[in-house]
Amino acid sequence: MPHRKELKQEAAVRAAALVESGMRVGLGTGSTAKYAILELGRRLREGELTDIVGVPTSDASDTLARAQGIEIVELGTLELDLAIDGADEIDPNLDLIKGLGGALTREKLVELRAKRLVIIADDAKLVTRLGEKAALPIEVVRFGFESTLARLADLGARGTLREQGGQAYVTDNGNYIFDARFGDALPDAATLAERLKLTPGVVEHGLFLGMATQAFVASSEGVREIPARSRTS
Ligand SMILES: O=C(CO)[C@H](O)[C@H](O)COP(=O)(O)O
Repeated sequence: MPHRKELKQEAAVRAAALVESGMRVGLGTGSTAKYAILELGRRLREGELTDIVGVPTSDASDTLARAQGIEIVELGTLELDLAIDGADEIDPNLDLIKGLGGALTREKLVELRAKRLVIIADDAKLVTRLGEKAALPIEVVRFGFESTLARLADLGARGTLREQGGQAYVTDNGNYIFDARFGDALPDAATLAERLKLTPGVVEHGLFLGMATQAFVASSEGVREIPARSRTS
């Protein structure tokens, strides 16, 4: 039976095969997206691809992509042909929870500018309802974060401020992340997403609704393509 690492790699290679010469590509973050960046590097080195530019969604992906010889440009107002990224949960509509890797804000900014958002994952990420397994990451500004967390508690969020090495985890944007649970699953993801956007102190949340256009999900039976559907945001 293939190891989870190999499954991630298989899904990533399928997504990277969609990239054509001259494309502008959003580069995701995390252990699965890493394989897509490595595969793009391989394709460039072996002459299968030329003239692509990448917009990374984190400092880590920026560093990795540059090391792979991918030309990096700033997002600005660019329209991207394609973005490839992992996810923490994928529901049957291809709605997602993202942000366990801490890059949710830049991921959303980059991926909203992409004509196609291709999600790559192993089958452990599939859920019936969002919030079944993963906490919902919510990026909050550091200033007065205790008050922001109190507002989130009023919305029904229970959870923890993310830590790393005994310290509060700080995102590439200099903010904190609150990993929130709302009972056994999210009651109504669309309404929750709106409420979170209206909460002072919240920078961004990890609900990516109506954004993914396609997913490659790897399991021991191979890679399943969940077909493209029109995006709503
Ligand atoms: O949203 C993300 C980072 O902010 C990642 O895409 C998500 O956490 C999945 O990561 P991995 O591929 O390592 O499981």
